[in-house]
Amino acid sequence: MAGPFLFIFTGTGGSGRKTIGHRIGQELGLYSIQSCTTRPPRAPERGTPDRDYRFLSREAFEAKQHNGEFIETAVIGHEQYGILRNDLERPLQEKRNAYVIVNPEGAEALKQRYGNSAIRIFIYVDKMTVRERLEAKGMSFEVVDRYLVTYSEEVVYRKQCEHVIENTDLLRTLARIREAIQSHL
Ligand SMILES: Nc1nc2c(ncn2[C@@H]2O[C@H](COP(=O)(O)OP(=O)(O)O)[C@@H](O)[C@H]2O)c(=O)[nH]1
Ligand SMILES: Nc1ncnc2c1ncn2[C@@H]1O[C@H](COP(=O)(O)OP(=O)(O)O)[C@@H](O)[C@H]1O
Repeated sequence: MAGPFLFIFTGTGGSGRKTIGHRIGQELGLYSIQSCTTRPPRAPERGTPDRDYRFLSREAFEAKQHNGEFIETAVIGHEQYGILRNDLERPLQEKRNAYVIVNPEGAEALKQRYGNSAIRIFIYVDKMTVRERLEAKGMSFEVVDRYLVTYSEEVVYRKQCEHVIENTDLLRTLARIREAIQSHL
C-alpha cells in the first residue's frame, strides 16, 4: 500500500457521484473535501447546506481566487466552483485518504497535479436515466436540460479514468466501487 490517495468521483452530471461518493467515503473513512461554489443552494440542499458544497458569495469567492487560494476552479453556467488548496492538502499531509466530487475538467486538473496518488472513478448512466432521476428529485426542466447539454462532452473522459462504472443498480454499483477503492488500499 502506498498513499495517501485522493479518490476523485467524476463522471456525467446527475449520474450519482454525490450519492455514491459520500456513502462510500463515509463507509471507508475517507476524508471529505468540499468544493466551494457561488451558486445558491437548491431547495433540497437548504436543510443541509454544508454537505456537498461550501456556498460562498461571489465577492468571497473572488477574494479567495485573487489570493491564489484555489487549487482548481471551473465556471459552469454563470457560477464558479473551486477547491481550496488548504482543504485538499491538509488531509494528504496528515496521510489520510480523501475524496472529492468534481466534473471531468476538475478531475483532469487534479490528476495532472497529483499523478499516481489521484484515482479517478468515472460514474455514468444513460441520458434518459439522468433525466428520469433528476426530474424525480424535483429538479426543474431547465436545470435538467443543462446537465444533459454537457453529457456528450463529459462522457468521453471515461476512457482516461482508472475505474469506469455504470450506476444502474445502486447496491451493485456501491459494491463495485468499494472493491475498486479497496484494491488501492
Ligand atoms: N471543476 C470543478 N467542478 C466542480 C467543482 N465542484 C463541483 N463541480 C462540478 O460542477 C458541476 C456543478 O453542477 P451543479 O448542478 O451546480 O451541482 P451538482 O448538484 O453537484 O451537480 C457538477 O458536475 C459538479 O461535480 C469544483 O470545485 N471544480
Ligand atoms: N443507482 C441509482 N438508482 C436510482 N437513483 C439513483 C441511483 N444513484 C443515484 N440516484 C439518484 O439520482 C439523482 C442524482 O444523483 P446525484 O448523486 O445527485 O448525482 P451527481 O452528483 O452525479 O450529479 C439523485 O436523486 C439520486 O438519489
